[in-house]
Amino acid sequence: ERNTKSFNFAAYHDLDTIYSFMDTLVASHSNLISKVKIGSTYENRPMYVLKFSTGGENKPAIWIDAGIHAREWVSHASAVWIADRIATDFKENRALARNVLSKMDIYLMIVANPDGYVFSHLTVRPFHRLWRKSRSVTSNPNCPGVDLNRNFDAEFSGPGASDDPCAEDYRGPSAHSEIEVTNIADFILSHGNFKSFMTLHAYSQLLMYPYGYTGSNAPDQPDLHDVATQANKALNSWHGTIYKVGSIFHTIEQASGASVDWAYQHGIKYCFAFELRDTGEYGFLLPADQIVSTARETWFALRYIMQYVSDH
Ligand SMILES: O=C(CO)C[C@@H](Cc1ccccc1)C(=O)O
Ligand SMILES: [Zn+2]
Repeated sequence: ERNTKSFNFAAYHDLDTIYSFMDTLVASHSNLISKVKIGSTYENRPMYVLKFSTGGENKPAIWIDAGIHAREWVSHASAVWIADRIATDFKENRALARNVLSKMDIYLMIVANPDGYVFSHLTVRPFHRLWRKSRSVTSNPNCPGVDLNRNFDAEFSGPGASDDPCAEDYRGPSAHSEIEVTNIADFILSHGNFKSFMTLHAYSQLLMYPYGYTGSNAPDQPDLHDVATQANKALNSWHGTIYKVGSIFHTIEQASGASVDWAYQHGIKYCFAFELRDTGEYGFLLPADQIVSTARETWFALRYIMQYVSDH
């Protein structure tokens, strides 16, 4: 279709449908959006980032990814809605366009773990709607897959990850052993001008910042806490959804090898991780009729953070 007006944002879609949505969005906003292939997955699927740019060379940039964990479907669905919202706000010359996009580029990765996402959509045996990890072969033939959010070179193999391939938080044999992780890390390092790194997960309703690997405060903890608190106010103002704010370690759990800690340790100050709806009533199986309201409230938190980053 010519544009995304007929796209059903209030439904979960498979990988092919998300990828064709991306192409439609790029085609109908070619002055702003381009699709960048940053590499391929273990099973040789392309990994795409949507680049939102008003031009210029290597402008300071903001990274947002979703779906590093396959089963967290509301994160991919929210990223789809957010991609369309950025395009619409720009087209209608709203604040975001004039402020953020005049000074910065936005890179949005809707599906950070394509192989896992496809596997979680299988409707025949061995269907695995609750699959979390990648789909790479491990040392245990019965237990494929690495937790990509434990494979980054940030206190890799420290407490908060497992060396058991059958564990949900299996970190992999070595830091950046997973091609999906090297694709993301290499892209960010070669770009070299990211000011913010944000990652969408589900569920628990949390807005978090580094560190995950330790309970010690990050050097920028006061700033990060303030920004997260204000962003949370923006989020809450739409549908009254209550999030908790804090460091990953103190809010959800100790986690080593996480993307957010890696980005922060590589000089990106404004690093945040979102745990979207809900708090356990439906969990990973959040009904599709909550996608749009989840995406909208998340958008207002992200927009606040992007505005803040572009002003500081
Ligand atoms: O997937 C999770 C369920 O969404 C929780 C996340 C919590 C987390 C998020 C960001 C960085 C480190 C840990 C995880 O274990 O990686
Ligand atoms: Zn997750």
